Amino acid sequence: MISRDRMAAVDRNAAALGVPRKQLMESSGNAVARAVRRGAAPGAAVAVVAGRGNNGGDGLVAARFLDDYEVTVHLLGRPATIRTRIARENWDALRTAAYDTRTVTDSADFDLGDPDVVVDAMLGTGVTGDLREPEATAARAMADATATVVSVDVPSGVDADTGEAGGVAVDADRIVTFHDRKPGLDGLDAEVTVADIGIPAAAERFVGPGDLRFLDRDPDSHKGDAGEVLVIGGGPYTGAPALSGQAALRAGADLVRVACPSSVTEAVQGYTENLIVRPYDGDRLTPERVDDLLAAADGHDAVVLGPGLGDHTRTETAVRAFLSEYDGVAVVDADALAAVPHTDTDATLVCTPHQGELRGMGGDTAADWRTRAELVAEFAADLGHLLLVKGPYDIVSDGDETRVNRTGNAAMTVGGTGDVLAGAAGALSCVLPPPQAASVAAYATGRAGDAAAEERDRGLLATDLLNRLPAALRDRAVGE
Ligand SMILES: NC(=O)C1=CN([C@@H]2O[C@H](COP(=O)(O)OP(=O)(O)OC[C@H]3O[C@@H](n4cnc5c(N)ncnc54)[C@H](O)[C@@H]3O)[C@@H](O)[C@H]2O)[C@@H](O)CC1
Ligand SMILES: [K+]
Repeated sequence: MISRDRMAAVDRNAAALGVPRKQLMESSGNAVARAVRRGAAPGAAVAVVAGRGNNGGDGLVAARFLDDYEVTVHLLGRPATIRTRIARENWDALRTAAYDTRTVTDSADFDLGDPDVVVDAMLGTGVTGDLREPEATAARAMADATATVVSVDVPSGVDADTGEAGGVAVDADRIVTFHDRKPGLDGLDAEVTVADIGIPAAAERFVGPGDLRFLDRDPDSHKGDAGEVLVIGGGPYTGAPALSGQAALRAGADLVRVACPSSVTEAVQGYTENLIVRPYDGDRLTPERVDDLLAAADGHDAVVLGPGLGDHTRTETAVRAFLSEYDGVAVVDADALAAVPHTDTDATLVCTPHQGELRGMGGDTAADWRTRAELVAEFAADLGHLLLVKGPYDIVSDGDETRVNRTGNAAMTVGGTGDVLAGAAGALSCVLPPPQAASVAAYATGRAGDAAAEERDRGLLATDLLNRLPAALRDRAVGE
């Protein structure tokens, strides 16, 4: 089962893997033509009713695969208003090759004729609201006809996610949907075929640019909408909380506060004036601080717990006390990870161990990434928390769904890149569900590291990633 948003992300990832939409459209149209063939012998009359989006494009391709039928193509609207380049190219191909094509610019002129089969390629996953004209008139004509109605992807007018239809919608006899079932098709009284259109499994498994589309920020948002992050870190290490905090800002958080021992205040403050520092007395985190930290955490959308805390036993006790009371979202990194397997918590955790830390938590690892992915999934299920296990291929799993990230490079083994990743994951956890936040954080941090390595090679520093994060979180869209 795949939602509309996830399908769009997978489609974009497929393009990045070298399988562009136009190729998928060719397979989609071919699959629709095969469904027509199953119900009617060559020579039968087929009416393809095409909208101006990519659903229409699929229908236009289908017409080409039905040369031995008597095919009429109705385009709903003027050709100049076809919305995508690939749909327009397929329309032009039909025109140039002298297919029987008609354009419907006024619903009053729509004449479906008396076909044996109707291909409903008006609207697919792009539908919003009730069918407008001339789609509504065409849908009524399909309902009145005796023809078998084959809907492309989803019956036009039906919401692919919910199955809801406002006003008129097409009542399909058969549906040819692509790649995977759409949740909204379940309650419909139609025969559903899922057609494999050649999307590589890698487009779902590997995090790609399509995953960035979930980040599109509402232009009306105001301060606070993109999240406030509290970094709890510092002690023996001073740079770590500053790196995480800056990464959270660069990954889009509106406000980042760093709670740290007063011994490291100056060091943290020294990195940037954009971080708000909330110091507590002492030189490391101890259990007496936990009540104040819980109160502070309350006002934040996510906490990043761990960077630079060190591994003192009193600190571990404090981390356990914090987690057993906290019930929000926390990215847990570095020395704080050791507490996780022994702590009952209502918090939603994103644990970001490297492979050594994973072993320390009781998990297992393997050199081959496929085996590692299985082991990580099993351990995440046991643990009951989301894991982002860092490595040449990062593995993200909640035990149920497992994603793999391939960005990043060997120069990123330098100290501090993990702090950057944790901070980015914290910021993204404010706006995305944890599995997506972790996947996108790993992808963008690796991508920032790849951009930095182009200039810095093996001399790359964790700080080189920071100002490259914003671009790494943006889809370059064309040309990938
Ligand atoms: N991976 C994918 O996502 C693939 C998608 N393909 C096809 O592309 C379709 C989605 O294409 P699009 O995103 O272009 O969207 P559609 O073709 O479903 O809709 C196109 C346009 O119709 C207009 N519209 C929306 N609601 C309307 C309404 N109520 N009445 C009248 N017009 C309305 C909108 O301007 C919308 O952009 C899928 O359903 C599928 O058929 C396939 O070609 C191949 C792969
Ligand atoms: K359709």
